[in-house]
Order: sequence, then structure tokens, then C-alpha cells
Amino acid sequence: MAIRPRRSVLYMPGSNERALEKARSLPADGLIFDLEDSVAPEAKALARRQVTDAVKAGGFGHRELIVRVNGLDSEWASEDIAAVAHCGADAILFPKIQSAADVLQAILLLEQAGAPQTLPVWIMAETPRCILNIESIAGASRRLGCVVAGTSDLGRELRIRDTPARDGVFTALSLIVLAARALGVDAIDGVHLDLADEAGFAASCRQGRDLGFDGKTLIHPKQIEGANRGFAPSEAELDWARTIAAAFKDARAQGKGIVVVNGRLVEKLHVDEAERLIALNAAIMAAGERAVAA
Ligand SMILES: CC(C)(COP(=O)(O)OP(=O)(O)OC[C@H]1O[C@@H](n2cnc3c(N)ncnc32)[C@H](O)[C@@H]1OP(=O)(O)O)[C@@H](O)C(=O)NCCC(=O)NCCSC(=O)C[C@H](O)C(=O)O
Ligand SMILES: [Mg+2]
Repeated sequence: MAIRPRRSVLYMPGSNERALEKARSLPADGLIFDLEDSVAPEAKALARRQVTDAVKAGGFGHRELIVRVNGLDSEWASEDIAAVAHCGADAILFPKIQSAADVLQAILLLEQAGAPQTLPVWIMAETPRCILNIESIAGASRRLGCVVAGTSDLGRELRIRDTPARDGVFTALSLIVLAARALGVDAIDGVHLDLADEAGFAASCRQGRDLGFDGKTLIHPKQIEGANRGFAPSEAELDWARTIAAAFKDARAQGKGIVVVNGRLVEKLHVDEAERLIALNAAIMAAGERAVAA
């Protein structure tokens, strides 16, 4: 299956028309048009209209367009879902998912609203119950396209202290990646709220990447470049990937199933990951070229 880069996924309030416009030129891999927590109750209808108009109008190039609707038990959910079901978004993101039944309910509502059967469903993992049920949630439907960590809501519910190492949500972050990998979908890390803390943001990108996340959700354009860098394969990783892929090809031609490169044992499993990194890099390059051409 083709790899879609999701290094940087930027939230913006659907009520902020300027942000929706600005997003057309920002170098993020994905955009989450939010109808939920960043939109005041009195601005919900405006946000819904602006978001669907913006998605229909297009002009976002290679960027993946995701609309986050309000929670299933909120008074806005059904109108949100009816409005976004066929607006042309690449995925619909459902917040506060607690169980596999919630995922099925979300899909049923989309179907009742006439959404294409192929429209992927993304979920926020942001409640303690969600984390405890994460395997069954992620496996509830093949429509699930991505799991997004909601570390702000989760941290609040867990009553943790906000430490630089994110100790309080560390287990949850690992469980999210485990569940996503088990089901073969992508996982995107939570937001870094302190916009002035560049070092802390870079550290949280490194940590997310080390944990296996495919990218990070962001709250401001100034965070895009760091996430794009942090979640892309580095030059050293790519050099190594190309080296071992070539060495393994030679070894296979000689009938061998393993090879030692620079003193390290290389097996097919290492080459599989190397090839994934090379393909991810190619997809990033291709998107970059399209962005320049757009
Ligand atoms: C945090 C902000 C409110 C700051 O906004 P602002 O004061 O306008 O910032 P700047 O003046 O520095 O903006 C500079 C220019 O960039 C544009 N901009 C700013 N933010 C965005 C954005 N998110 N997307 C697109 N464009 C953006 C401004 O319009 C300026 O443009 P220009 O006019 O050309 O100068 C704001 O950044 C913001 O609203 N951020 C997103 C907040 C949000 O969406 N929150 C909800 C998601 S987080 C969440 O819910 C977490 C999860 O659920 C969990 O539980 O963890
Ligand atoms: Mg949240």
C-alpha cells in the first residue's frame, strides 16, 4: 500500500477563517479542521459551514484534509456528521471514543448521512477508557485509518503532572502505537502546547518518533518544520537503509539469507524497515515536488 506522510498534522479552529485560508500554503502533511474543542458553542454552526465550504473549494494540494467533528454524545454530532459526510474530506476524526461500539456508531452515522463507504474514520485516543480498550477499538473496523493521541484530555482525566518526559502518558502513548501497529494503521502523537518552548517541542518530536509514532499533531504553523524534520528519515538513516538493502540483495543473489554490514547482522526484517523508510522518503519528496508545482 502507498505510504502517506503524516509527519505534521496541524489543527485549526473551524471558526477561524484566516487559519483555514492560510492552511492552503502551509507545509504540513495534514490539516485537521476542528469543529470540537477549539470552537465555542455559539460558533459551531459558523465553523461547520466554513469548514465544509473550504474543503469543497479545495486548493490544499497534497495536504490530507481531516475534519474533527464533535463528540458522539454532544448536541452537535449529528449535524456535524451530516454536513461533513460528503464534503470531500480525506477522513473524519471522532473525539472521545471510548469503545469499539463507539467506532461502529460513528460509522453507522456516516453511512446514514450518505458518506462514501471508503471514507476513512480516524479516532482520538484521549480518555482512560479508550486506552484500556484500545486494541478492540483499533480493530473494530477496517475503515479505521489512524489513531491520534489526545494527550491534553488524557492528561486532564488522569490528573497527571505535565513533565518534560511526559511520564504520565508514556504508557498510553506506547499502547496507542502498539494497537495501531497491530492493526496496520498510522499513529499520530499529541500536541505540545507551549509555543515558546522550542527545545521542549523538539524533544517531544524525538520522543514520539522514538516511540514509533508516524507524526505529531500541531497547534501552530511554527511547529510544522520541526515535526517535518523530526518524523522524516534522517540522511544517516537513509544512507544505512540503502546500504543494507543493496548488501542484502547481493547476499540473496548468493543464496544467503543474512549478511553482516559494518559489523552488524542484517536480516530480511531490517531490510523491510529500510525499504519502508526509503519509500517514506520518496513519498515526502513527491509531495514536496507537488507542493512546489501547485
Ligand atoms: C494558538 C493560536 C490561538 C494562536 O493564534 P494567533 O495568535 O493567531 O497566532 P499567530 O499570530 O502567531 O499566527 C501567525 C499566523 O499563523 C496563522 N495561524 C495561527 N495558528 C494557525 C493554525 N493553527 N492553523 C493555520 N494558521 C494558523 C495566523 O492566522 C497568522 O496568519 P497571518 O494572518 O498570515 O499572520 C492558534 O495558533 C490556534 O488556534 N491554534 C490551534 C488551536 C486548536 O486547534 N486547538 C484544538 C486542537 S488541540 C486539541 O484539541 C488536543 C486534543 O484534543 C487533546 O485532547 O490533546
Ligand atoms: Mg481532546
